[in-house]
Amino acid sequence: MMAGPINVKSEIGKLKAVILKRPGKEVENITPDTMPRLLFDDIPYLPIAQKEHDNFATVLKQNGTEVLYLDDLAAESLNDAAVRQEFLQRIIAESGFKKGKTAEVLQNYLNSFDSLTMVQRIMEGVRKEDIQLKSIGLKEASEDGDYPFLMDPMPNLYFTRDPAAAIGEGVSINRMTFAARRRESLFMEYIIAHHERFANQGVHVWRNRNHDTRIEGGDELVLNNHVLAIGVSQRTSAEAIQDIAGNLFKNASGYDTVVAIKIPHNHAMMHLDTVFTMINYDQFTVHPAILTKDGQVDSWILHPAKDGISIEHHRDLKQVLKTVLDLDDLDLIPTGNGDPIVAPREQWNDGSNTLAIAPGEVVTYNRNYVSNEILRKHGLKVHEILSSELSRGRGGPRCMSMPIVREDLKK
Ligand SMILES: NC(=O)NCCC[C@H](N)C(=O)O
Repeated sequence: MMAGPINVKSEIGKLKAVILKRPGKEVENITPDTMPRLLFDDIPYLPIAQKEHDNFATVLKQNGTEVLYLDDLAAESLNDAAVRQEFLQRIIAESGFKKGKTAEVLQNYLNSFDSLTMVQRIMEGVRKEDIQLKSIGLKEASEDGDYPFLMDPMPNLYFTRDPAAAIGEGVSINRMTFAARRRESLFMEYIIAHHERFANQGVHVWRNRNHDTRIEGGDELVLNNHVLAIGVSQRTSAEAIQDIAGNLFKNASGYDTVVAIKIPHNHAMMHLDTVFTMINYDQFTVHPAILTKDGQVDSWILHPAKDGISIEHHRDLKQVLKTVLDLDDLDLIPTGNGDPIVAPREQWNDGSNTLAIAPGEVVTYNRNYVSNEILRKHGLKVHEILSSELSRGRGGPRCMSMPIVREDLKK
């Protein structure tokens, strides 16, 4: 059977198609004042960040992956004039201008561009000086007069993993935690609904973005064709996990098991995939700081039950994974070889955030040389990519990619 436009039934099946976003001007629209709010720890040097990102895309292409870009897909979703206007209205409203003169002027300004330029202008941010606004409303006048942006830049877009996640033959389109990233998932909503590659092709939306409870793709790990792991984290709430589990269980998704894993709520470990990834049938990276000395972490296994969902509490991560994946043994590979200095240093620059492109074959940042060495010692094939500037946004190869097609695993 031909795979549909979305087919992700594992974390490790050969990666056939992926959505990336090349960092653009939005990254240069970060300032020291806005850095914390925009979820950056420093300002990347854009030309180098772009070179590094192009190196990432080249490695994927050389290994047989089709690379699609978010801005191209978003622009191609807006061919219909009515859809384009509706999208513009919604993104402007979500940027704080539901109606009124400013909303109108922004709409006219953005409408003056072709769709790709328009999408890129939205992503980069729109400054007050960009538009001809003769009189401003009380809202804008009473807010910070010195703040240059009407529509904020979206510098986190190059982490395409988070606003949406492919699960089986469908997607979750995510309600993001922080305002800095909340608009990002609107692009994916339009791509899935209106791009010819996805629209009317039977792509399920397991959960849409119209929720108060929060979930982000960095927490959503597809362990196989019926088991997911989802982080209970700074970015993903327990309520959202229970909600998406319920939808998957009742909608013939193929998924009957969700393992919710509780991780610390902090900036270095904001998603499960910053501390734990699956890289082979029986191999995982894990940052030692999420486990007690004897390998314990709070986790819950959710299954469909007659009266809804059954929830079992467990503590032993290795045992939980062996049970749900039906394995006799598995290899948990510690970030930075578990060294008390190297592990947190390399995790900070995404040493645990490994992207599998085939079983036992991964893409990692070159700066995490201790973690890379230990992966090789454990038999993994490691493709290193350049990482000086990309890593300043606190995300690695898994965060920077949204797989949409992986080959199904044979076993
Ligand atoms: N999956 C991931 O862990 N993505 C990294 C996101 C980094 C971004 N600066 C954020 O804080 O959301």
